[in-house]
Amino acid sequence: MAGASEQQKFSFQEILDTFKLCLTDSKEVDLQHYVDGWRGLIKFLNCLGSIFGFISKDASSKILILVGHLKGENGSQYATIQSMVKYELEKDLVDVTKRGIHQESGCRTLLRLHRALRWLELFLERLRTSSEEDKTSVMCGEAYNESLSQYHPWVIRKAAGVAFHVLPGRPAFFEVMNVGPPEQVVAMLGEAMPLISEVYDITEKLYAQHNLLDLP
Ligand SMILES: CCCCCCCC/C=C\CCCCCCCC(=O)N[C@@H](COP(=O)(O)O)[C@H](O)/C=C/CCCCCCCCCCCCC
Repeated sequence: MAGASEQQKFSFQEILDTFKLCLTDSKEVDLQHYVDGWRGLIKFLNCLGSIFGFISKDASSKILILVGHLKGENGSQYATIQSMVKYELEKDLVDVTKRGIHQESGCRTLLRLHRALRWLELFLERLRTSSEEDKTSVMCGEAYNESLSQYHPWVIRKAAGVAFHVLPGRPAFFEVMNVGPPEQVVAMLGEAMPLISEVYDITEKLYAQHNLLDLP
């Protein structure tokens, strides 16, 4: 039987495989695979140390909300992000202008992860094109400042900044990704980027069409 540390061992390949499964033939985003992709990313984050615990906790709580919808009595309506949006809007299950009784709507919850996916896209692209001496903390911070930070209050931005500073250097970071030598990591990032970008772009377009990009 595998030991606890072995069970927890992360592999970037798993994330890649999950994001490959995310898009259906009709280019809808499968919610279960989307959630699984985030679960894998959170697993990675947990390997980086307890200082990232507050981030991991927030992302996990959002995953739990989405899993609750997927497993709920109307779970079939949550098969894809498209069907979720249609269902929740038709049934008036989304707080559109101010926080009310639907704080755990799928649309609002997924929007928080969707914004974080933009950070991931920017960070992984920097990682892919980085050189050995580049700092992961700088790449992560720049990606955060260009994306997610605008939605966070000062205290979260500060805490995130402190956490970024203890990120391992590029070689150790690549080790945790558990892919192989740096050239293989770069190649796998090159494979993952278009998939993550496509999932992001499709979701962004859908949310824009329905005016959901600023849900409170
Ligand atoms: C193997 C590939 C390498 C990259 C792996 C990265 C792994 C990242 C895993 C998870 C990313 C974090 C997802 C964070 C979701 C944040 C959602 C959010 O914005 N929540 C805020 C708003 O929520 P509501 O109050 O409106 O419900 C909430 O206030 C945030 C709290 C926590 C702070 C979030 C800081 C985000 C920093 C993102 C960078 C993570 C650093 C990872 C380092 C590799």
